[in-house]
Amino acid sequence: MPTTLNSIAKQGANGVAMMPIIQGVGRAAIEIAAVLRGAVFRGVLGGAGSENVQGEQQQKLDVLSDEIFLEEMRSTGFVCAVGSEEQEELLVIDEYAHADYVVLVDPLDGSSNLDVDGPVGTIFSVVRRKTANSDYPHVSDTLQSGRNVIAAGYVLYGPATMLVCSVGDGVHGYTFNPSAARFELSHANIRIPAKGGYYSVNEANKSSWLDGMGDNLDRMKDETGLGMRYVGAMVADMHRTLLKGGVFLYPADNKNTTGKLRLLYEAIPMGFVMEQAGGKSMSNGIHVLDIEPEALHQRVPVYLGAAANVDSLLG
Ligand SMILES: O=P(O)(O)OC[C@H]1O[C@](O)(COP(=O)(O)O)[C@@H](O)[C@@H]1O
Ligand SMILES: [Mg+2]
Ligand SMILES: [Mg+2]
Repeated sequence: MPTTLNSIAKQGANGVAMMPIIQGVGRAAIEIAAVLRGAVFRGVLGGAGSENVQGEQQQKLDVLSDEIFLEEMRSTGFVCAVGSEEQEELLVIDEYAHADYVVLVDPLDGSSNLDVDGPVGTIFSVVRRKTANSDYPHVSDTLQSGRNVIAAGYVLYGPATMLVCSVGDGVHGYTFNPSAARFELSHANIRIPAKGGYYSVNEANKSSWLDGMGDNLDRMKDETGLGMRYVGAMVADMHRTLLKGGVFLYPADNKNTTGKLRLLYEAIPMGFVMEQAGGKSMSNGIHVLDIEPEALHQRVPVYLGAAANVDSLLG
């Protein structure tokens, strides 16, 4: 009998509490994967004609994925609010405003890959609200460091749909089995290889990187001899780094002077997963998980991977 997503309940102290939310993420993933597969026929590829709070053009699929994810979080009954990359304000789930948990989400990561049928993903994390359950949830409930994350993970919509997550007791990967219409445990206890793998970065930006990162990268390449792979969707680049080893980075540059990747929707959840898999996640001279967030849509430089490679890059 294959182990299904319910086995999350057996993992560590937070498994039982996180089960309904992770199951909700699984349902959202199945729906989003179906929408992605049929997108060209339903006319939902292309721009939505709107901008998100970050001033980026929203794709129709960004908007649809956001709606699907929010509905599935609502249906769990355990989530009082969702902070989404696609929403300017924190979305409070009125009927469950007293619930314990806040979820942060990048509903569709790597959406520039959509037009070329490239891989995309969903990234999420869960924290316990800071304010009392009798209070209406507030944005301050979301501004918590990665040390307070209870569960985090990502879905990769590739040749197969995979949900990789951690409830603070290691990292486990579940692959959607279309014949059984459910996620089944396929990658138990993922650990990032200490050696080997690839470096993964948009090297075209190298001349505009800040903090001397171009020289650092050259030194790391000399020291490690790693080859390069880059998809341009953080979920896909993170997944390969996790399974094959190496390092993923998105430094600050002249255009994105504080970094491009979102602290709450991308850096913290991926940092949590990377550290749970035995790797290291750094930002500006600080562990990603130690950053105290100041704003919902804050951006930071990100360096994730096997500890020796991250140290070689930043050392
Ligand atoms: O195209 P670039 O500048 O290399 O940026 C790629 C990065 O931007 C992102 O696409 C941003 O994610 P969104 O698609 O969710 O905005 C990351 O997935 C990826 O790591
Ligand atoms: Mg993203
Ligand atoms: Mg996105």
